[in-house]
Amino acid sequence: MNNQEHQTPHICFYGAGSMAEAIVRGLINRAVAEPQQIAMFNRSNAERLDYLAQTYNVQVGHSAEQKQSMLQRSPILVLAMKPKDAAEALKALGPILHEDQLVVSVIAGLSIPTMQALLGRKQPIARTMPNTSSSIGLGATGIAFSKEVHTDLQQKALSIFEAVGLVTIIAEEKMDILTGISGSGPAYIYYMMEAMITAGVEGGLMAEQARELTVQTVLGAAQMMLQTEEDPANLRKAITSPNGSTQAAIEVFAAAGFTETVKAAVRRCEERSKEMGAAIQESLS
Ligand SMILES: NC(=O)C1=CN([C@@H]2O[C@H](COP(=O)(O)OP(=O)(O)OC[C@H]3O[C@@H](n4cnc5c(N)ncnc54)[C@H](OP(=O)(O)O)[C@@H]3O)[C@@H](O)[C@H]2O)C=CC1
Ligand SMILES: O=C(O)[C@@H]1CCC=N1
Repeated sequence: MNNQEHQTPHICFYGAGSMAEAIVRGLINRAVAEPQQIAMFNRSNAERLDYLAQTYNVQVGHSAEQKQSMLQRSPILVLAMKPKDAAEALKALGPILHEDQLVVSVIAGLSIPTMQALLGRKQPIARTMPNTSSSIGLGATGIAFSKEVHTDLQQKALSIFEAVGLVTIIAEEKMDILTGISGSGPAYIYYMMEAMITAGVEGGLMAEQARELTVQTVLGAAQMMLQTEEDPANLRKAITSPNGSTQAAIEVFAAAGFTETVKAAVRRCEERSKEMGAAIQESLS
């Protein structure tokens, strides 16, 4: 632990990977939490903890005693490990929690009833699905609460994710489809951007130009939707001159089954999220 050893953390990240870092960076950048009020630990990657302590000045826990103390003293615990590691972590967590500590999960697929069963108690739980754009304050997060989460705790959970972008409260059963849209969605856009940049370079643009033009195009398109509140189909049609170059490109997308492919990818993401949750649930039996 660093020199903030005796400070009681306000929030503890159990798992210190990319999603935890994205939220922490957002919380600090938006001054929602002082770095010393944030505790983070992982399973075994000491180098990673050193990086986080040096970059963000947060508390980090190396030893089993430090980790247990962080978990017991923090009123809010954010579970940020991979789904495959969640069952073991939750089973170990159950006996050391106090009944009023709020557990916030960002784990894909893992349901509130499964978390409560693994903890062995009816803990207040906020199940969330953020995305990595939280690190720059432009995240999009879905959140569902267990019935033990009273209004004050709901507000605390909301304030974490409001600090790093847009938050929407949804019924828990909608969390997997939300994962298919906004949790994984940034990766689909990057995939599209990778292809556009490659096409630009293959067409003769310099790599930096192709990147700059692609980024500005995606940013501008998103801002157009936000600022005009226009239907995306209408915005697309405004660009598509009859028999023009855009129409020619859209016809190539349509012939390759663009809409069906995107819908199938979103559905497969939703299904995979459910599969990951079911795999964790199996560890209960
Ligand atoms: N990445 C994304 O875009 C999004 C991810 N999520 C969800 O966030 C969660 C984390 O994903 P991501 O950040 O990408 O994963 P990473 O692999 O980057 O990080 C996982 C972290 O969990 C730690 N960990 C694993 N087991 C334990 C344990 N028993 N005790 C303490 N720490 C542990 C790992 O530590 P160590 O390295 O030492 O093993 C590591 O720090 C996943 O459940 C995912 O579904 C949700 C939305 C978006
Ligand atoms: O790919 C995953 O499993 C996680 C969930 C949402 C984004 N990344």
